[in-house]
Amino acid sequence: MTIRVDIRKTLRAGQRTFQLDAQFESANKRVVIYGASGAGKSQMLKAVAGLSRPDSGVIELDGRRLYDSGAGIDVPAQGRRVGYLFQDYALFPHLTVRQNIGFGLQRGWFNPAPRGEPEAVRYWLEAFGLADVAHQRPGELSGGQRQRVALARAIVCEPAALLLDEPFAALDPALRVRMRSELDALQRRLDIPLLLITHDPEDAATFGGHVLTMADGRVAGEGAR
Ligand SMILES: Nc1ncnc2c1ncn2[C@@H]1O[C@H](COP(=O)(O)OP(=O)(O)OP(=O)(O)O)[C@@H](O)[C@H]1O
Repeated sequence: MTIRVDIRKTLRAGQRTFQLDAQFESANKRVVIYGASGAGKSQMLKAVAGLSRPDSGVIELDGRRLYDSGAGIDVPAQGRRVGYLFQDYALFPHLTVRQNIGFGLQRGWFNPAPRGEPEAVRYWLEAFGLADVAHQRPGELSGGQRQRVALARAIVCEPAALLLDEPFAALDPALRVRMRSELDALQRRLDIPLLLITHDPEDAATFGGHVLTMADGRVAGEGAR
């Protein structure tokens, strides 16, 4: 993956303003952006995903210009070909596991006939050990299963990159260790580029690759501190 981010955005809430002014580039398959809570990591990641529009700047992924304020380019989120894993997974509570995964494939795929299940959904249900719970809803799953469903939903459309917002924060410590190593193995197996934001130094240690630090809205340096 080659990624180049050079964006600015002012966020206002009441009297308070937050200035995002993030610049970095990397050619690594694994990019970890490490920083304290409130550093601006989620805002930066959302801008890359197309879920939040910067005030100005440029975002490039594998040579594709996803956003360029000067040139008037702003590729919609669906067209960016990135898989996004939200901090709280953002699963649809009323949809089953297989419907949640299928949602990543095709918006509006709610009630397919059993035989109409896309091959990719079947594949990821098996690959993530979710086949037995495919008919259950997120509220009926364990934390690790929920995380796998969210990952499967992000991966099912074969994205050019996986964007992960604190992927292990919602898990208890033992599960966090296990899921971290599962994701590590998955990334190696699929060879999918990954941009992960975290405030946990263990994530930076596990995923290595190119580690950058973010503070006060800026990418302040190389390496986790
Ligand atoms: N919609 C918004 N309007 C105004 N300010 C916002 C908005 N969303 C976030 N902020 C502010 O922007 C700053 C950066 O938030 P962001 O969520 O990017 O931090 P973060 O580094 O991801 O933190 P965490 O690790 O806690 O998720 C924070 O000070 C936050 O209060």
